[in-house]
Amino acid sequence: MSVFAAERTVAINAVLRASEVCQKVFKQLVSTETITKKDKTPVTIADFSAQAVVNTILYKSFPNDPIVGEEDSGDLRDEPLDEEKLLDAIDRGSYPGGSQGRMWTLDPIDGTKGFLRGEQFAVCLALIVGGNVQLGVMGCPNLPVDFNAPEGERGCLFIAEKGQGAFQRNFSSTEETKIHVSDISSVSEASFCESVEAAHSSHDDSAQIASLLGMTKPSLRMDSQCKYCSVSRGDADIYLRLPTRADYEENIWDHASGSILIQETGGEISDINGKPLDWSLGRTLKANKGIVAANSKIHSKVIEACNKHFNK
Ligand SMILES: Nc1ncnc2c1ncn2[C@@H]1O[C@H](COP(=O)(O)OS(=O)(=O)O)[C@@H](OP(=O)(O)O)[C@H]1O
Ligand SMILES: [Mg+2]
Ligand SMILES: [Mg+2]
Ligand SMILES: [Mg+2]
Repeated sequence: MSVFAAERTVAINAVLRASEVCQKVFKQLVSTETITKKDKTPVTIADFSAQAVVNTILYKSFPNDPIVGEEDSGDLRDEPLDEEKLLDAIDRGSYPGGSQGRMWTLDPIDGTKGFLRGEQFAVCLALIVGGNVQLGVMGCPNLPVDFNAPEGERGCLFIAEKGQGAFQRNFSSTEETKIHVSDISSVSEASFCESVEAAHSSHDDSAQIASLLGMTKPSLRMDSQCKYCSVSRGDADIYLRLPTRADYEENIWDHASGSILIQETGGEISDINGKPLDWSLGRTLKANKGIVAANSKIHSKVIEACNKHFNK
């Protein structure tokens, strides 16, 4: 039985509303409204708006729940936009995270670069309780609803609750379809799903790991946590994120909803050393390096190959 039925409904509504806002902004003003953040990554008015929408909706239903959100209004305060309410809603996402109690984590637009190119991005929201991800909802406005019909309908929602399985719903309908990861057991037949940007996940290393595993299929490359969605419905077999810098710590909002989606579709997820992801340490996964997600039959083989490759 669903333990988080109310949270599920509210999260779906929030993600759908934020996804609509992103689509509207894209059509109207995306090209003129890009700001470069201190860490040199881009952020748009859509990222801020989507965070404000989700935070506002969550606050209405769960006023005591803190939020670990990617954006803060610091980058906006210099802009002509001075709506205190909007800025306050954005800053409701400044919670430092940790192991105690419940919290939401939000990436209002994951894959901002994909969003700017009109390609893949996702609105990602997850509920973490006592350091465990319990619920994940992801909106993917540009993802084809059917991998085999890339020119067909786009826009899908992915929902996963601990112990309840995971579902895809198209933006055009409320019907939910149960999804699962691919069930291949021969890793040489598998394909990777990885970042477009080699700066976020090393393509050289992944090519060498593929060759260690005898894999020959081309990688499916796309921006954002849509990668998790693709693997969770079997479009590709292995989500791979390989560290490019020793000092980079993955953010919890970049992986929380994706991780529960993988687990609830029959997959396993860990870092590249096979270590479980630790959500209890604050805003980042500071105890982990990189990410590997795949069905349980091939996950350990990928970890073995990562070990061999990185410790050679
Ligand atoms: N060096 C480095 N290594 C790993 N990850 C990084 C790095 N720098 C940034 N980021 C985060 O990557 C998020 C986007 O990841 P993607 O998988 O979509 O990357 S890519 O767009 O396909 O290149 C991106 O999320 P968004 O800012 O929400 O788009 C960042 O949080
Ligand atoms: Mg960002
Ligand atoms: Mg992100
Ligand atoms: Mg983001």
